[in-house]
Amino acid sequence: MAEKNASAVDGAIRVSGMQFSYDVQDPIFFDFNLDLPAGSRCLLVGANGSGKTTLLKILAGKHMVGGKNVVQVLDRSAFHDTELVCSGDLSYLGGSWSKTAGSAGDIPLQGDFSAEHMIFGVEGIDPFRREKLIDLLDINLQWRMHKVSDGQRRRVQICMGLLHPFKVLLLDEVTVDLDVVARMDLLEFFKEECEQRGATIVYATHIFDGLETWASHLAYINGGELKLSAKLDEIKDLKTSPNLLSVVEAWLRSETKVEKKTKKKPVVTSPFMSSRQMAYYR
Ligand SMILES: Nc1ncnc2c1ncn2[C@@H]1O[C@H](COP(=O)(O)OP(=O)(O)OP(=O)(O)O)[C@@H](O)[C@H]1O
Repeated sequence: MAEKNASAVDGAIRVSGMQFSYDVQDPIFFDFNLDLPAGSRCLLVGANGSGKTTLLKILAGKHMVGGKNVVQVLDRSAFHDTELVCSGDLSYLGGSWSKTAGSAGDIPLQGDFSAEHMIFGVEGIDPFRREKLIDLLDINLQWRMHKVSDGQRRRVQICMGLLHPFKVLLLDEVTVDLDVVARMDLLEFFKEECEQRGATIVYATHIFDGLETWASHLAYINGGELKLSAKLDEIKDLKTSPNLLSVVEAWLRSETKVEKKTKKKPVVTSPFMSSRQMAYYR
């Protein structure tokens, strides 16, 4: 019997009927569904605050959602099956290496480590893959992590996140500090990983340069609602527009207009607000 072609058949990511809220009264996701096949490179787009980071963190198993079948990555529960992350099958690259220190906000990590110390400190790594990544990201192993630039620190962070041959990779705007050469080389590396190993990538970004030919799928969310999830070559708007940037720009502009039109007065629930009931006590 012919071997099953993982990249063509299997679902790598399945979200069904997900609900999630930071604040009980105001859920971000309500009955949210998403399906992505193995081998896909999906762009996750949406306005600021639409829920991209939250979704990626949920997929990465960082936020608990109820029910083991609701958020499945590689047919396992993203939150409950910790082996997914420990094995390196599921990798999340987001935020930056910093810590939040009270009123000082986010400050870069202060430890004096070399890039070599960090990268070679990870055990069980294929030396060829490690060399390839160091070369690709043009990392100087002598860099001291507390003295490098944001982009240099980011390169080491990305390298660390890619050392294990992931099956599912979640990227949250990590290429933003990279120069154009590093960004294009990295995107090419990601494409190879998907085509050669059937890996799946979800990439949330606001920078669309060069992504028309890179992505295979696109998911667009607005206020936590999935507005569109499709193969890139099946999206009608892309056939009539010069590029992805203008399509996404048009979507976001129209949603801003609709929001302005439909904006209702906020419901104030303060206990100090006067109400009809209170009138009885006056
Ligand atoms: N830790 C948190 N506690 C409470 N609310 C949060 C928290 N993190 C995010 N939110 C809210 O959830 C919503 C979605 O935020 P999220 O960071 O997922 O958006 P995003 O699409 O990634 O935005 P951006 O493009 O600006 O990165 C926002 O309204 C935000 O205020």
